[in-house]
Amino acid sequence: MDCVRSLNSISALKLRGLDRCNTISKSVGSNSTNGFVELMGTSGDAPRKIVTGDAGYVLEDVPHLTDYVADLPTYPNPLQDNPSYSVVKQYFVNVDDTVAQKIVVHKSSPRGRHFRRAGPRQKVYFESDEVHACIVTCGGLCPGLNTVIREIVCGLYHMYGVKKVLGIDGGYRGFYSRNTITLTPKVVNDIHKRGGTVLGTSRGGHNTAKIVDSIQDRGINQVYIIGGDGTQRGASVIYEEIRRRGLKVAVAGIPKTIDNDIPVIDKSFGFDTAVEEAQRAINAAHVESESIENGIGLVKLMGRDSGFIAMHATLASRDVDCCLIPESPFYLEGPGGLFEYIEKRLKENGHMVIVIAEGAGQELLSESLHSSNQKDPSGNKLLQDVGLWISQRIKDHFSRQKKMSINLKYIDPTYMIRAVPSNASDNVYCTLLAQSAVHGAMAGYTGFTVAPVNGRHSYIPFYRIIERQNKVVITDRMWARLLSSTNQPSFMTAKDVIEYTREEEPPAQMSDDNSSSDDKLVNKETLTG
Ligand SMILES: Nc1ncnc2c1ncn2[C@@H]1O[C@H](COP(=O)(O)OP(=O)(O)OP(=O)(O)O)[C@@H](O)[C@H]1O
Ligand SMILES: O=P(O)(O)OC[C@H]1O[C@](O)(CO)[C@@H](O)[C@@H]1O
Ligand SMILES: [Mg+2]
Repeated sequence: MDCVRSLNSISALKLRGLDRCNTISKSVGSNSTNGFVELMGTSGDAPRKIVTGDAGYVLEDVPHLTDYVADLPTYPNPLQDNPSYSVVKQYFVNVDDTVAQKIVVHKSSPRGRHFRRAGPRQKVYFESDEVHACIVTCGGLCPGLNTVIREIVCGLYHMYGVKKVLGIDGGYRGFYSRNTITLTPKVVNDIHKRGGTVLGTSRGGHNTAKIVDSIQDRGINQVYIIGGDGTQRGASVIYEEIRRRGLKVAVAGIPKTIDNDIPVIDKSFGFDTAVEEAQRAINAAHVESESIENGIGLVKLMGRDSGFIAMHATLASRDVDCCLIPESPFYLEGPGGLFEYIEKRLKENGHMVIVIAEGAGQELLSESLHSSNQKDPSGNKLLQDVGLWISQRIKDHFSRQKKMSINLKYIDPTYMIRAVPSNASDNVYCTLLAQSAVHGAMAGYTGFTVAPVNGRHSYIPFYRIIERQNKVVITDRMWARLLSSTNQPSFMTAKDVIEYTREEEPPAQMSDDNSSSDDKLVNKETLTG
């Protein structure tokens, strides 16, 4: 019997219990206070709501306020009387709709992991004048932050008639150390045309108890948290504390990071804008290098642990001869090394362009420079400047060798790329994200991150987002495409590839090979369920 087909929604699960559903036993205990089983994580982390059905179907559901607050009343969704939306046939999302994580399947493939589809529900758990929302932005800048802020405010006002929205000033610490900013559609009207975040941002300063005290004291009942992997970790513990205190407060995460290092989701907002903006720097490097004998244009792009911007900017440009990313180790000297390749390329073409992600080659740097082990206030390792270092190493090599004199121009556009406003397609993407977050919170869902999975906006439980980082898979077709476009050496022996394949967990998205280990996990879990 397929649980999900036979039971309408989680409310139905509550009514009928989970007796006919398989549940996945990752648990050390369960909570059945409201008549349905919830699985606890292994180390006090958020409870997991996992439902299985026929043919290996797994729904990794998100929490709902009714999971821990009793007798919550519901209200008709005000959108049904909204002239802009009432004309849409089937505007409301069916409560049973879920989105498949894996869409490339074989005849015998299990149906695999699913997430709850995002969108407006027929019934909501907040009255318009009861809602007191707040928005906070944390971590590094990213194109589109202001668009998301604008669209949350406008979505709450125009779709749900909500009039009380606060901006938290300066990231998580702003909850307890700064004044708030009143946000109205008028205040946010033009902000999407500006880069940065009108709310300010910060790293560090996550004091869960103080943040939740502030939420409680101010009477806030919807919290919209925009930020990267660290921010979503912070959002997860805020949700857990809110739940522990039994508050009717919905916590919604909106994933932000130009590094695109958040797993499961198709891609993060601002990423397209960053790749587009990087083209300007690569073009400049190309123009500079081809205008001078043995010219080398070297561009450093962001990407602390994940080289997505560098990879996509390289593929888009076609002027790049070598792309170096954190996921693909490289070496400088000897046969098959970078210096040999540079010499070959300059002899063939007279110029070349190198793109390097800021996290690439850090192990080489720490061999030759003193590794500092410094961290930023959030605990992220502070990187040494690989662009400056590699520029110097290339210059030293060719001047020592005396065979060839080179002209190297180093361009570091990193902060310029992040500080621009989002482009048109990111603006549309940010709008959908913001609206999906608002629909989810109004419908009483909580403890979720909203994002597209295979093009469909979904509510994804925090634990799935924060368990690992999304990285470029260098045994995937996309990286092979890059290697064939640049003609650079792979810097890897067959033995390295075997070892890499053994160690790495390929991500499910932005990869060209969907045979992700996530699916193996689902199969394993389904078997244990
Ligand atoms: N494990 C954690 N628990 C609670 N809060 C956290 C945790 N990790 C990070 N945070 C908080 O989240 C905020 C942002 O984290 P961080 O600086 O790592 O940026 P991020 O959200 O990962 O964005 P990006 O790395 O893309 O700039 C900080 O205020 C930090 O204190
Ligand atoms: O703003 P900061 O603290 O200099 O951080 C820079 C980091 O932020 C990121 O842009 C991620 O947001 C990374 O690519 C980069 O390493
Ligand atoms: Mg981060």
